[in-house]
Amino acid sequence: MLFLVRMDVNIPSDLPAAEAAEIKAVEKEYSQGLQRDGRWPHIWRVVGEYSNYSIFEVASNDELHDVLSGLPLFPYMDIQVTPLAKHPSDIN
Ligand SMILES: O=C(O)CC1=CCC(=O)O1
Repeated sequence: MLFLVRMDVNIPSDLPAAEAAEIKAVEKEYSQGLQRDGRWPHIWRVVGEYSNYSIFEVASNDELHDVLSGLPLFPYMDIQVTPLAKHPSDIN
């Protein structure tokens, strides 16, 4: 199952910089593990925003929920999920 996911990151300004940097480092590792295993095939920065658009390929809604709620930045994110279906005009 394919999903388009938008993540908007809002790190509180009173979070100590070292703690924020550590969370971002762990987030990067977590994300790259999922990219390597094929479940997170695309991640794109939204120009001018601390946001990304990502494509996830997972087996179920529950798996996507587990993946997203496991993000180290999850407590500081607003997340929008759009399930994707094949377009009838797609030639692939
Ligand atoms: O920087 C972001 O958009 C948040 C994020 C998701 C995965 C990652 O490495 O950073």
